[in-house]
Amino acid sequence: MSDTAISAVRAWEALDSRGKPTVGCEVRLEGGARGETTVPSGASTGRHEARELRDGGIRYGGQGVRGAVSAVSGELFGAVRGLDATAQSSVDQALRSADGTTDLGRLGANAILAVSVATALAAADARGLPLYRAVADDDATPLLPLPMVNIISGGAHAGRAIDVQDFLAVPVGARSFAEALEWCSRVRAATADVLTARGTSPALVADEGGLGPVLPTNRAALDLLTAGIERARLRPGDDIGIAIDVAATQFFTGDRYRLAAEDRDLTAHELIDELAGWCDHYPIVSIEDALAEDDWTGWRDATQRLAGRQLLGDDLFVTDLARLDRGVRGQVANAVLVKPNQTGTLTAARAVVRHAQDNGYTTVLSARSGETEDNWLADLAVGWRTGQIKVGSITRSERTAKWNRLLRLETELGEDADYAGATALRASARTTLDGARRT
Ligand SMILES: O=C(O)[C@@H](CO)OP(=O)(O)O
Ligand SMILES: [Mg+2]
Repeated sequence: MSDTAISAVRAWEALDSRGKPTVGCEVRLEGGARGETTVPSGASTGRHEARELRDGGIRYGGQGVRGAVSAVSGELFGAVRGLDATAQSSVDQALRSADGTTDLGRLGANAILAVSVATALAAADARGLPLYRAVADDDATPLLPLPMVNIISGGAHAGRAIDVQDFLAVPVGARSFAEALEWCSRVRAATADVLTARGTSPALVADEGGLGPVLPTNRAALDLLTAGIERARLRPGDDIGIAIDVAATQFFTGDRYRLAAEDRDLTAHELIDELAGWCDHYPIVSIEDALAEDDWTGWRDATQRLAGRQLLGDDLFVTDLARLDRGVRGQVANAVLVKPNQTGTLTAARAVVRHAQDNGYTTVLSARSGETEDNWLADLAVGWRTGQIKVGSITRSERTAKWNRLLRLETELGEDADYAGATALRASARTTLDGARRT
């Protein structure tokens, strides 16, 4: 047996940042190297995502997560025992075959991702490499990503106080990752100050640590964020752009998009008009899930009408190669959100990043709303050169675990790493910033 052969896989129930059950896992190799992870879980999940075993994510110790945990230490261990951990794609293929379903719903995508990630960490440990180096192509320069940081939350993460799920700061003018993060931290604090000055308590904090104020309209949230940027003495558009995750699947009723907070029911065409109106008035650089997950026609229209912005598919693509390829062929969207747990293995997530990069789609590596204190996502962003990363707010330790890892890597790597900065967005998105104006 070689030193990098998998010798043991253990699993246990753990908690995610919402206090809901998830899977913890350790992979050990013959030579003594090891890797350990606790996997994340989403709330605004797409219908086409790989399937977790979670009992609907409600009961700690329920059969769902228990089933996933026993799958890890039973069938999945059996499938990867003795395999070389440094051959990630063979390990991932064995995991997928052991499950045997396309959506990984028999043993659970959470069980499979846990083994996949812990294997990558164990392999890196065995090779004496940091994870970002172990997952990178041989000649690739590490790339620190442009962060997008959640400031205001609505939708499924904040009791649906507003319809749009995420309002994020994108520090397009920052010259380093550290400066980018510092600016976002200032925007977060200043936005909370604006609420306090208005007499609205900012104390309500959403699932990802974003502010969850009750506001009358989605535009009011864009106004609030813009006011926060200015109060932080930064320039909306030049220093900080705005990204939104509309998460439109969440309020699509079958034929209409229902903006409940505003009591309006819109057709896809009308929703695109609404978004175009926002783009005229606010420095919006990126729009995620502008339309619902299966509204390919609406998405195609949006891609044409909102051209120039990063149009990011999350529920639309669900980190699935075939769905991304359909988008590429049909000229739908121009960017993909990559969440490893939507697809179940690191190999599959990596293939999506490559296909996007080969076809001029930008890539944003993303955490989930139910996160853990792990920081491997930061290493994947750097090693895979995704260019952008989204991990929620800048408060709460399950988020700062990723930011802090990136801060450390930037300091450690110095000149040996690139910083993506605004170039991670399409050049055309950058130009729209100059034309953006406020009411
Ligand atoms: O929709 C999203 O992009 C994510 C993160 O904000 O949320 P969830 O993990 O709930 O899908
Ligand atoms: Mg999303």
